[in-house]
Amino acid sequence: MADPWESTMDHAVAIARKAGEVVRDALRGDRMVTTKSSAVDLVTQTDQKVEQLIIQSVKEKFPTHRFIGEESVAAGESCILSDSPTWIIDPIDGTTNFVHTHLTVTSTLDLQVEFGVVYSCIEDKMFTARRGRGAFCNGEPLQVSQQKAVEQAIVATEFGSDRDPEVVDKIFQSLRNVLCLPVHGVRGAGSAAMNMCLVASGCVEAYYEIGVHVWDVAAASLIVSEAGGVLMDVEGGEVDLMSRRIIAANSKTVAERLVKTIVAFSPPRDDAAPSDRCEDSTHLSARKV
Ligand SMILES: O=P(O)(O)O[C@H]1[C@H](O)[C@@H](O)[C@@H](O)[C@@H](O)[C@@H]1O
Ligand SMILES: [Mg+2]
Ligand SMILES: [Mg+2]
Repeated sequence: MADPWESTMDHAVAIARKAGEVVRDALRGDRMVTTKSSAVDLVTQTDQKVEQLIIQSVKEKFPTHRFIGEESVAAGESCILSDSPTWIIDPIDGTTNFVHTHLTVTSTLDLQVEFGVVYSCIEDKMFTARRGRGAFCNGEPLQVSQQKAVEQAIVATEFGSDRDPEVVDKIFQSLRNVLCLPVHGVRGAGSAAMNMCLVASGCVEAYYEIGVHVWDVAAASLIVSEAGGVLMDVEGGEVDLMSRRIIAANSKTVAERLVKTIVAFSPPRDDAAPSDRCEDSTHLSARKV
């Protein structure tokens, strides 16, 4: 049966590839860095340029579609899912890697519940998933790991950008608990979306994070699910993409072990009123890197 969203997803893949070209070009030049919710929550002009490139390109073809973009929300736009087709965009997932010219940098585009696209532009790996039609990397099917014993797993996570000591303590308590399960190892790509694509690819068995945002995980969530993986809230139950808490695992067994291990807390939700979000968008003076 013809897929009504096929041409839209093709456009998403094409604009993700174009975004990757812009990111690769920017890596060869200077990057002006400012900060958002904390001194280590970095953003560059390239993040903002790529997000506008994606949004303008989609608006021209699909004028009724809505958007949730990381940098638009940081500039004060709402982060509310509507009944209209809504694109959830992270122009650069792994901005810290980008600023430090580290490797993994992705751009993510998600059209809520229909398809997800994550492009890792340095590796030239295009991860895609269409609801009910599987997940792929450069056209090759993806399948999560079959390892169900968490003691023989690799788990991915990130430390986020909140440096409140009480929050850091909870993050470290979870990390300690996970390490002492024990697990074979803990890894972090510096990009939530890349960590989740590693789960979908069967490279690591699970990823979890508290403090992540809806734009970090929306596209990769569908890729994990379509690769046979499981999404869960850190306290069990269905994941809520606006809650800033997620477990993406190869199986319910591994996800439930992590639920029992993680020290849960609840950051301000992404769809909370702007005044209730921790992001105060304090733009400290720009610096060139
Ligand atoms: O690079 P970003 O789009 O800001 O996303 C990062 C985030 O900055 C970091 O704090 C962690 O949450 C990572 O998992 C995100 O990919
Ligand atoms: Mg991100
Ligand atoms: Mg980003």
